[in-house]
Amino acid sequence: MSGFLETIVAHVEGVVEKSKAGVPLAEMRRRGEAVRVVRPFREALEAKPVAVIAEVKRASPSKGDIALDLDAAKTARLYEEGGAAALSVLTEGTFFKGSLADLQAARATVSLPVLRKEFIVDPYQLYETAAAGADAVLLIARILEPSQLGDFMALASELHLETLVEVFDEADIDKVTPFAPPLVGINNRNLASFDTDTTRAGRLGALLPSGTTVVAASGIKDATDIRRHLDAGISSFLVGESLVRAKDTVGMLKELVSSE
Ligand SMILES: O=P(O)(O)OC[C@@H](O)[C@@H](O)c1c[nH]c2ccccc12
Repeated sequence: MSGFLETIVAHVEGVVEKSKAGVPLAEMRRRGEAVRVVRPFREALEAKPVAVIAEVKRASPSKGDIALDLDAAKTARLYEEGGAAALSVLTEGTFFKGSLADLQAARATVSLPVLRKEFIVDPYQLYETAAAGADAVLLIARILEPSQLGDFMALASELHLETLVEVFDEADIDKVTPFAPPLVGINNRNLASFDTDTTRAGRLGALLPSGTTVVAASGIKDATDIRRHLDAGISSFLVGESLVRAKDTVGMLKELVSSE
């Protein structure tokens, strides 16, 4: 781990300790284990020829403020109207200015499955994710030890949370392969340096076992980007900034999902 990842992981660990002081683990566990109705996430991606996971993103460490006054519920409605297959909501508060309240507001407004986009480093956060009503959660391979990855995937599954396991390079792919994750995101952006290369997911996707649902993430802005990934056999996409910045969000999404 290096650069920004080290900074944010240290920060998030502190946030988790404070959260545990507010709602103790046993109580969060009780809330997370409560029976809840989930929306199938991977299935929603597989159901579309071009599946876009549209992201609610107010800010990022690489781009700074993107849309601080964004209304999560209103944005979610536009994403659904534009034909998104699912939503992603950034919940990290300091660097991305998101929240679990954003996630809950977005999910309550639409019928799409919702991914919690967070830096998960502690099992507590998985109970919290379930308690907040998310359908899926991101696990970033780079910030987890192999044993943690396995444990977190197992716990998520107990909590009826699907996992999107995110990789960036061959070393990450080697790390996750023993756990056979059904849903893998390939980040076109290096989270340590923020360099973005939209040919990366296409190249690395070929290294994953067939049958894996592969999601290309980051830097996707138009039909040309979508087509490049489709040619490489990837048909699911995670798109944030370009949708949040679009003047006509619905029109842009419609264009992305109808790319061939
Ligand atoms: O805004 P973009 O370039 O479309 O990217 C969206 C998404 O891929 C990005 O937010 C992301 C991918 N993996 C992450 C891990 C943590 C935080 C954020 C991310």
